[in-house]
Amino acid sequence: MPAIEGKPAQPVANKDGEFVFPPVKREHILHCSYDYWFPKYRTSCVRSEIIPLTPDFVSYIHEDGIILAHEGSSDPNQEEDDDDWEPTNPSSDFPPPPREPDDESDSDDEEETTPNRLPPNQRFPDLHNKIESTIKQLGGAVAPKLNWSSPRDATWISRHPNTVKCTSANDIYILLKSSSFISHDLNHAFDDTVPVPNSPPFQPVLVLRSYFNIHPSLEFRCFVKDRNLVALTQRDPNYYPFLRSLRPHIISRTKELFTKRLKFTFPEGDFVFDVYIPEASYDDEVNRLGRARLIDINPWAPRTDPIMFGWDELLEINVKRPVIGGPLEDNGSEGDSESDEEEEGEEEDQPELRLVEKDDPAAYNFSSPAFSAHKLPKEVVDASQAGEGGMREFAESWRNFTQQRERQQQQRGQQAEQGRVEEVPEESEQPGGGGSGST
Ligand SMILES: Nc1ncnc2c1ncn2[C@@H]1O[C@H](COP(=O)(O)OP(=O)(O)OP(=O)(O)O)[C@@H](O)[C@H]1O
Repeated sequence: MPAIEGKPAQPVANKDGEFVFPPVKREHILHCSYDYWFPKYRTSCVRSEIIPLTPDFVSYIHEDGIILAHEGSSDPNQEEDDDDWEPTNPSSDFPPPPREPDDESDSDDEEETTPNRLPPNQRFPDLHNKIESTIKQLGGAVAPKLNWSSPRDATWISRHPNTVKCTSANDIYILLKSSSFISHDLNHAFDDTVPVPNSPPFQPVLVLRSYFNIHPSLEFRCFVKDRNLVALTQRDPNYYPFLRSLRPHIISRTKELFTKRLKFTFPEGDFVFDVYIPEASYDDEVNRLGRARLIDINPWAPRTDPIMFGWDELLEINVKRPVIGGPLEDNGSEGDSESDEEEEGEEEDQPELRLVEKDDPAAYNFSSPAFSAHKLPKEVVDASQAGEGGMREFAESWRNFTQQRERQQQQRGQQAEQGRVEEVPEESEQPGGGGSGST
């Protein structure tokens, strides 16, 4: 096998003996972009479509204020006569974009004909129509993201509260424009990275994934070092009692996905991937969980939240059987592969799976990015920042929020224990079937 290309630089110990991450290669970040890996692994993913974004769309996302498309019409000619435009709900609640100081015009007509004041369906009609038609094609509801991040910090503003669910292009625009994670993807994805000669250019894309009701308890983050699966952690840091009995199933389903699809085909030896493992869709005592679905691939870098691990712990894990070699071609098959044969008869290290235990201080850990201010409902954050009296309101809002959260958690636990299964919208096993994933 060829030497590993594009392998992230290994951490080195500083003078205090602490591990320090050297800069990550730009190429490593590009390999974790959805449009890079999705076409390779589509049959293990949620049904998705990838739409390349144009510069005018990116400018729109960057601008202050939110101007939405006229709902119910995508014909730009029809819009030209509509000089009495009012944004439809929910945009009517948003303030208009600030006027330029030297803008003497106060005519709505003039404002509407200025290119950057046009609603999206007039400003980038092809792209707008493509987004609308893709939502329909994916079943009417999607979870959007850009190359690396979803706008999960902006769900408080959504018409579908506290979810990334979008049923229209306008829903998507609101989330994308309100999210700091999305701005980071567009402006800072390559911060502190080392350029590599002939590295491909960055093409911003909009990823639309068919939306389904995900149980956060069954989402896991998985760490790969030297092509070995070394660690797994719950993504949602709440206590779910039923997960304990599912431990062996969680590990075996994740290893199955890793060994059959990712281990030898991802171009990097070190990376992080996220999975969703639904309950088995049939009454099966042996396999209490269904096949693991690949949700995301993240850089092996400090910017990826290690959740219940620390990066120092992950960096210090010694891999007993490091695999030195570059990627092999992935033939898209879910069946036996060379890598399965290699595993047979050989004792392997089991990855460590961390689950939140009852009364675990890791649950509701406020230092974790998952619970930083952007994840809280806006009124809670606002109340916490208000002056006198603010703390009382904050305490009340916070109590309501935590009670509501506990109720949701109990409901999810009951659903999972009763084996209520929501089917995961999948890509077709046939090459070319399902979503096109065109780039
Ligand atoms: N198809 C889907 N339907 C419903 N919810 C989804 C879907 N895909 C993802 N989600 C939810 O959105 C969350 C964020 O998705 P994703 O992991 O792709 O975003 P991210 O920004 O890359 O997250 P992170 O920064 O933690 O890596 C997931 O944890 C999951 O709860």
